[in-house]
Amino acid sequence: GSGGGGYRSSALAGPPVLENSVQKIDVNPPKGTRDFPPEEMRLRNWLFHNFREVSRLSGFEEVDYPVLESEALFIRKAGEEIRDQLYCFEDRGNRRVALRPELTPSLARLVIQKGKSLSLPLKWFAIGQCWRYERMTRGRRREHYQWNMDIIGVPEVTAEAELISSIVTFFKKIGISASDVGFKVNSRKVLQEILMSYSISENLFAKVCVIIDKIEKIPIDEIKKELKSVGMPQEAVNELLEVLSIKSLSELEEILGGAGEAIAELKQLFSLAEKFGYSEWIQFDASVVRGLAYYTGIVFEGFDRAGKLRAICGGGRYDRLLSTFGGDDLPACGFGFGDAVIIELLKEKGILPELVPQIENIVCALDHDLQGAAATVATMLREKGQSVDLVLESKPLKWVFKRAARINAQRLILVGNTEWKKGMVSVKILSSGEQSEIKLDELE
Ligand SMILES: Nc1ccc(Br)nc1
Repeated sequence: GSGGGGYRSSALAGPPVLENSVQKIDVNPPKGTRDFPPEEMRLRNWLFHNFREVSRLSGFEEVDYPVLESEALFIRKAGEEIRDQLYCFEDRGNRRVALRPELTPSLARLVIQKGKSLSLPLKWFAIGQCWRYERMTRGRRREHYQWNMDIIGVPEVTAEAELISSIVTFFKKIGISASDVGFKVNSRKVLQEILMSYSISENLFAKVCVIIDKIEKIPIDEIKKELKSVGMPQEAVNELLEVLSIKSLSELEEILGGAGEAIAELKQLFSLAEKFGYSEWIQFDASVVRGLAYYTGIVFEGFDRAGKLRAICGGGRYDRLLSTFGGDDLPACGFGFGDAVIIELLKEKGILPELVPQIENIVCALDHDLQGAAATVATMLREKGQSVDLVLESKPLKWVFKRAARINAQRLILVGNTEWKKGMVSVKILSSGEQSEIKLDELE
């Protein structure tokens, strides 16, 4: 065989080494990605179960899309970070493809594909893994799972109010209250009205929003520089930054006048919040614009009131996304909720759920020649819908008890010769230690 890699250097002949054996591979997952061994998978399943339960309560239907999409779906020219970090490549058919960084463009693609056959409004939800390729200098993850809920075909802010209600329901379900988190709510129409008053062209709108979204991440001078570099006149920059510091709807109304859509929508949303019963969860914040280019109206983000974490979730209205893919526009709004910050929040609050493996029975043959009998018992219980961990090789009882404890089994069922001859098995309830012999056909 070839020299090098994997061959033993010692002169003594060891056991035959497989031809072409490889160097020990790196058993860690690729940079920025995670494995989900059982304990982590229980937590992930718990989280996703709550995502699905809330979506069900709100009457949303689950959808999914390929994790791999045409790169074209995500090519936007508004300077977004999500674009700069696109996990894109050329496949073996020389197609430009990308691992999706978000789910909304896929939703738009499917809605256009389905076209007139869809009866509106659509209420769809998805939980999907999303990717970014970030230089590992920042050591951040390259994948996360995102829960999305979207409403297509409803132009009124009742749709946004419904989405926020779903997220509030989710937070309450996992033990998070309005004293832990809140939602900052704004409308991009405020910005749009300002740009229009300076007769600044529409296509600057998305770029300006993406720049404003960085307002708490980079120095204000950098923000001003970037705004000027995309073509905003100085006085527009000044008024815009003024507006971002407005603290209340009434103050905003004074500046903008009561005629614009922005004020009307925000007022309606806050009044609906009252009726939904989540007023204490939301606040107006003129500085929130979110960083995705396609939002056109109401935007919102969930934040932790302790101010220790990044945004928990975010969303808004995107009435023009479909036409950017050549489809007919439909009113649309939705949100994304990642699987990372929420877990950090639960850890901070000390309310991570304690999730243990659940199994009802562990079944063990006391002699090797009763292995078949044990298999029969296991099958019978499984056919009754009971979970069974069947011991698959001869093991000392001590080992069986230890395993029973580790997998948190409720019952230990021992198949022994004397009992089996009488058509019985020995059953031990592990919580109480109570032991009894039970006829097989009475076991349930
Ligand atoms: N868009 C995106 C994708 C993956 C991660 Br991790 N964060 C953001």
